[in-house]
Amino acid sequence: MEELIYRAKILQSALPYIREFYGKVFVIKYGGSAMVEEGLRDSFARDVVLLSYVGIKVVVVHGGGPQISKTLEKMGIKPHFVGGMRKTDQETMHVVEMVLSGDINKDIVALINTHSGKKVYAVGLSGRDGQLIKARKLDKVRYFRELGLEPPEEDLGFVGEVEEVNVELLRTLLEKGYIPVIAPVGVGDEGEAYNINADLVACEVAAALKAEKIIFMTDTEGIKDAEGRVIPTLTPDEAYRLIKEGVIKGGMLPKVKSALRSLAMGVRKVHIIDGRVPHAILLEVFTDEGIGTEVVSTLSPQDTEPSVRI
Ligand SMILES: Nc1ncnc2c1ncn2[C@@H]1O[C@H](COP(=O)(O)OP(=O)(O)O)[C@@H](O)[C@H]1O
Ligand SMILES: CC(=O)N[C@@H](CCC(=O)OP(=O)(O)O)C(=O)O
Repeated sequence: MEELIYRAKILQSALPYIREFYGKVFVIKYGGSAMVEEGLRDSFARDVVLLSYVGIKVVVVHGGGPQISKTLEKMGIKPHFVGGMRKTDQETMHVVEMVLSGDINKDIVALINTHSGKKVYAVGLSGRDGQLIKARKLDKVRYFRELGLEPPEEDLGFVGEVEEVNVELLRTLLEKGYIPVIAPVGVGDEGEAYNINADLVACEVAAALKAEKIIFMTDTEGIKDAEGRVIPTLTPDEAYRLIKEGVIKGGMLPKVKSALRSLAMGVRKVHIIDGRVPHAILLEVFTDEGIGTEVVSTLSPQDTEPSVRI
C-alpha cells in the first residue's frame, strides 16, 4: 500500500507543471549523439508521447551527425567540420538527405508511433515537405562573427540557414494533435537541398511557434567550463567568453548560438541536457531542479512576450 501511495504522490507532483504547460509548445532537439542505444531511443519516444498526452504540443527536430559521418566513411569520404558545421559538397548533400530524411526521420516516427496509442501520431517531415523550411546558403561571415569568431576562408558548400519556416503547417498539425518530427534539410529557391545544422532549425522552429521551451538533448551532461564542470546557468556574457577562450567549441557552438538566438526571439526557456540519461526530458520538465545547463537571457521575463498556447 505504501508503495502505491508513493507512486500516486509522484504522479500528483507533476500537476503544477502540467497545468503550467498545457497547450504550450516544446521543441525538442534530438541530437544524433544522443541516439546511442535502443533502450534510450525507446525511452525518448515514450517520454515524447507522455508529454503529448498531458497536453503539451511537442515538435521534434532531429540531428544525425554521427550517423551521416559513419555512412560517408563507409563510402570512403572523410567528414570535415568547420566550427561545428559539416562542409557539404554535392555528394555529401546526397548522403545527408538520405540519412536524415530517409533513415533517421522514419525511424523516429516509427518508434514514437509504436507507443502512441490511438490519439497521438508522429508525422515525419523534411524541410522540403510543404516548403516547411525555406533555406539559403549560410552567411558564414555573419554566422562566425556573431559568435565572436573569425570566419573560415574555405567555402562550406551546401550548408544552409533557415530563411522561413512554414509555421501554418506546423500549427495545423499541432492543433490536430500530431507530433511533427523534422529532418533538418532545407529547400532553396531552385528546389536545391541545403544541409542545415539541426540546432539552427530547432531554434527557428521554436521562435516561429513562440515556443515555451526548447530542449537540446545531446551526449554531454551540459555545457562545461574550462575545468570540465557543468555550468547550471549560462548567461550570454559567459557564453561569449567561453567561446573566445575555446572552451565552448565544435558541436557545442551551433547549440549555444541557437540557444541565445531562441531567447532573443522570445522563446521562454532553453535547456541543454544529457540524452544518455534515461527519461532526461521528464527530469527536466517535471522537476524544479531540472538537469544540465539552462541558458538564460539578460532580458527579464516581463520584457519578453508570453509563449503561445495551441
Ligand atoms: N564547453 C563544452 N561543454 C560540453 N560539450 C562541449 C563543449 N565544447 C564542445 N563540446 C562538444 O559538443 C558535443 C555536442 O555536440 P554534437 O556532437 O554536435 O552533439 P549533437 O549530435 O547532440 O548535436 C559534446 O559531445 C562535446 O564534445
Ligand atoms: C551543416 C551541418 O553541420 N549539418 C549537420 C546536420 C545534422 C545535425 O545537425 O546533427 P547533430 O544534431 O547530430 O549534430 C551535419 O551534417 O552533421
